[in-house]
Amino acid sequence: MASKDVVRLIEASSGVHFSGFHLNGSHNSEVEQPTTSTTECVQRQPFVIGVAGGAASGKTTVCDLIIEQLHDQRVVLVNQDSFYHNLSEEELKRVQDYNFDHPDAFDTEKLISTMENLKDGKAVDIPKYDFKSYKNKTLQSRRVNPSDVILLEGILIFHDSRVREMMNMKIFVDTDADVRLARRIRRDTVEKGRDIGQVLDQYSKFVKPAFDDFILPTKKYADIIIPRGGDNHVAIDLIVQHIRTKLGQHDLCKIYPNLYVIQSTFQVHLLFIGLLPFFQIRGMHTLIRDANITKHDFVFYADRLIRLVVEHGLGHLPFTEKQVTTPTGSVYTGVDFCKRLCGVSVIRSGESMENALRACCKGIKIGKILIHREGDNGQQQLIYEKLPNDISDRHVLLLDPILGTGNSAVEAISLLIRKGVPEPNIIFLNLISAPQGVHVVCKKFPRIKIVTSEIETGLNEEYRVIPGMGEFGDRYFGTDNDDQEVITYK
Ligand SMILES: Nc1ncnc2c1ncn2[C@@H]1O[C@H](COP(=O)(O)OP(=O)(O)O)[C@@H](O)[C@H]1O
Ligand SMILES: Nc1ccn([C@@H]2O[C@H](COP(=O)(O)O)[C@@H](O)[C@H]2O)c(=O)n1
Ligand SMILES: [Mg+2]
Repeated sequence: MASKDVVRLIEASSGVHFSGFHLNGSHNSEVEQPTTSTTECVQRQPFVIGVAGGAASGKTTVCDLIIEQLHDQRVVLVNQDSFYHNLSEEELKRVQDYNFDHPDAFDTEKLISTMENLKDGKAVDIPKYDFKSYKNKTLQSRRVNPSDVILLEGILIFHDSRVREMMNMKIFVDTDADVRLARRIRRDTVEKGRDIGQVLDQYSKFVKPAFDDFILPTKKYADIIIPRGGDNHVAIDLIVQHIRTKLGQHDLCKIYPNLYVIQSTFQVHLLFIGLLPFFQIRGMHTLIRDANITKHDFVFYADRLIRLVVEHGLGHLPFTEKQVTTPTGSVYTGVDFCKRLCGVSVIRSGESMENALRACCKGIKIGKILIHREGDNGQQQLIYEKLPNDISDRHVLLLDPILGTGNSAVEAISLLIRKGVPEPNIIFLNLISAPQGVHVVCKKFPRIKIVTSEIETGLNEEYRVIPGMGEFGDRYFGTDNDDQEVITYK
């Protein structure tokens, strides 16, 4: 499909939905720039995308690519497979006669109630389906939190009109039957440990007829038809752009070239060896954002993430070329790190990042700034500062794990500039950044760098970062009045 057709189709698609980043009632404007006093509510209704297509057409692959490109959004994937009915003993004995490609094979009522809950902003438990035992493992279900975007994928998700009506965008992955069969043979023999004869029998008896009778007829409901599935990068890029527009969000990294979200950087560089680092960072976020994590685990995983952010931040410092002689007598041309640097932590949560900085930069000087927040979004007042005397000659790594409204960051950066630190010499390191804070800081100080590990959905009415991770300083330093205290002396 030509790109123009895709654009036209996606523009025609997508019913009305509410986005959380509309400012002053406007949306889809070019760049929405909040002021320091602006707040926006988080969105009320997620954007639901249905991805249908024949078995092994590439639905999961397309969803993975969309998720990967929407790295700074909360996206969840719901598979129709999770709603397969469990088989009775009798059906299990004669599993070769069971039609897994018929609409009746799915518990559509449960799928609908799950989707309704998710759309209403409730967390849901989705069972994990095991293709080997043909069972839905309710005990091993995964908890899915409400999100900005819900991707619902499966062979028959366009079959029931009630499910279709929940969708803001419908995508059909259109892949040739022979390609689907070839992929299916490989997948079912390699991943599901099935015998090739069994795979071919199932295909001719159920899979192909069900495709013709139930799946292909639903193609007409699609807003977008993607030929070649995951190989169609143009279509996927356009879909992602459209989702961003519908969410009223823009890729902040494209707006502000000095904003670095480390997981996206990782993804680009490590695409060829898979998405492991991306999922590692997501995994650490999943742990530390969980309100029920133990204190030890919170500190442990927060430290790991902080270390990653610090290492990335250091990668943005200037360096000079340096040659050394190796033990083999050869010359190695490398680089020499910038030595004129210091850290500045914003008391108190910024102090949690000092150890990681010290671990990377032996003997580094670390200054402190204490800013008082008057009310949640009120004026910020500088209470205390102790900075190296020669700070104006140094590159400064400003440490604060959370960038919310941007008010504290603006106060801290303004102080550094008053002390003579050139704007380009400031690198602001944080774990999570609300888009509002990014706009505020980047607009006021376009030449500083921000290095963060995730961009948040936004701020709530109380100016708290959403989804956020709560009061970071309290959780990290154990002052959140929770009774999990276990102290071990050695
Ligand atoms: N464009 C592609 N090129 C090669 N193999 C692919 C491509 N897309 C998917 N596959 C492989 O085909 C199989 C089915 O893809 P998947 O995305 O799981 O399809 P579906 O979810 O529609 O069943 C998987 O083993 C996947 O790795
Ligand atoms: N126990 C099962 C359950 C389902 N299938 C087949 O899976 C296909 C749907 O999954 P996709 O990821 O390919 O969309 C469908 O064709 C079922 O026949 C199965 O083989 N065993
Ligand atoms: Mg799949």
